[in-house]
Amino acid sequence: MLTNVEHIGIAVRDIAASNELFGKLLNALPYKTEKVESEGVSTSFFRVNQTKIELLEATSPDSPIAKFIEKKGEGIHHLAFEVDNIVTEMARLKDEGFTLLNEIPKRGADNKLVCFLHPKGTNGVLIELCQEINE
Ligand SMILES: CC[C@H](C(=O)O)C(=O)SCCNC(=O)CCNC(=O)[C@H](O)C(C)(C)COP(=O)(O)OP(=O)(O)OC[C@H]1O[C@@H](n2cnc3c(N)ncnc32)[C@H](O)[C@@H]1OP(=O)(O)O
Ligand SMILES: [Co+2]
Repeated sequence: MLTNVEHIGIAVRDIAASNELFGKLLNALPYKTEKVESEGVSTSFFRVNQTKIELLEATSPDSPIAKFIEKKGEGIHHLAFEVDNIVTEMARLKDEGFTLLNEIPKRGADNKLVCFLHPKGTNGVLIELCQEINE
């Protein structure tokens, strides 16, 4: 079950400058900055009531963010939904014909297990599923 929009991912060239910009826009400081080497990203998270904004900067030229910005420029990169059980949801979505970009949940940022769906099968929107990791 998808329970809510967990975060909106925004690809940026310079996360320090974008932290300042979104800090002014949201009148807030990021509550977390985190590098996810496995994804080739540096992230910062802002909370906007129940929703979050995730800024993403590439840490390497082959990062998905670098490729995205090269092709499309800065902007909304993905929409992340919170799920109660990521394994169940992945199986349901696979049955429904969506293309999973990872067959096994992987460690994401902000203490989550994540899975991505190919945008080709979701009207051009990269979708991320997130389940909170209860340590
Ligand atoms: C996990 C840490 C953090 C978190 O919240 O926990 C994150 O969110 S990390 C976010 C970065 N990681 C990812 O995005 C992983 C999933 N993404 C991928 O596997 C790739 O980026 C993929 C498969 C979406 C595209 O990779 P590919 O090598 O195929 O790049 P292309 O440029 O050839 O793209 C193919 C095709 O897809 C379109 N595309 C690419 N990215 C996006 C996007 N973000 N939204 C919408 N569409 C996208 C691209 O334009 C190409 O379309 P075409 O019509 O062929 O030009
Ligand atoms: Co994300």
